[in-house]
Amino acid sequence: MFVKVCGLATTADIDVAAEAGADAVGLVISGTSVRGLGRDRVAELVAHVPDGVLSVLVVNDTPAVEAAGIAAALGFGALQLHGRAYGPGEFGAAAGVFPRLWRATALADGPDTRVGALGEEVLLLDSPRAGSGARWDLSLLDAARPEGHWLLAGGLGPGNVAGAIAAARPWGVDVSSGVESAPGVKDHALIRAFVAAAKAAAASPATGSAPAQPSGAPAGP
Ligand SMILES: O=C(O)c1ccccc1N[C@@H]1O[C@H](COP(=O)(O)O)[C@@H](O)[C@H]1O
Repeated sequence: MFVKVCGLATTADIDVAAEAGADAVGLVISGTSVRGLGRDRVAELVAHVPDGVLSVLVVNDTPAVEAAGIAAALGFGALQLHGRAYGPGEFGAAAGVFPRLWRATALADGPDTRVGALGEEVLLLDSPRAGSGARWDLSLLDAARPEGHWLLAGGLGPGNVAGAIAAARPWGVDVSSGVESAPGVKDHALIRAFVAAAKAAAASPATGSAPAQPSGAPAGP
């Protein structure tokens, strides 16, 4: 089970997530999020991400090509284009600058649920309100379950991630609000508990096994 912890704000957050066994960490640039960081702070933090942990730049209101330029310049491992602002044109243009794209969308918006439909390496299915901690109806997956490298997000936490993995059968999971003590403030005990719960659930016979990771990159697709 691939585990991403998103919205990290300090080097200690990164250290804890990495030591807990997270496969990826997310740093957010956003004018609408409490977790949004400035470019200089993002540059400091991404330089702190250890080898073997995938660094993901997360954006929801930055123009795609601009975000791709930031991801390339700062040495990110992937760029998560999150939400309705990014369509086929934005993905195509961004890929010319930085090809390691993740597409984050909500099933309620009726997206194409084939992984790679817009050229992305990873598809992320979230609630319609990114980073809100809101859950969504996982039974929607019955009619449109992706295959391959897709992550489940939206209202996950240490106490519900095992059940969500059993219900949704994703390749990976992503969390932000559920490992915080206050909006934008990560709780290190909750990060450790979340990663442990997700990894344990993936090892359980009830949840089955996820597809193997593709080769060529540390700790992620
Ligand atoms: O976390 C944010 O503030 C955020 C801002 C802009 C785009 C995406 C954001 N987060 C993503 O939301 C989910 C996690 O949500 P939750 O808080 O666990 O419900 C995850 O995909 C983050 O990358």
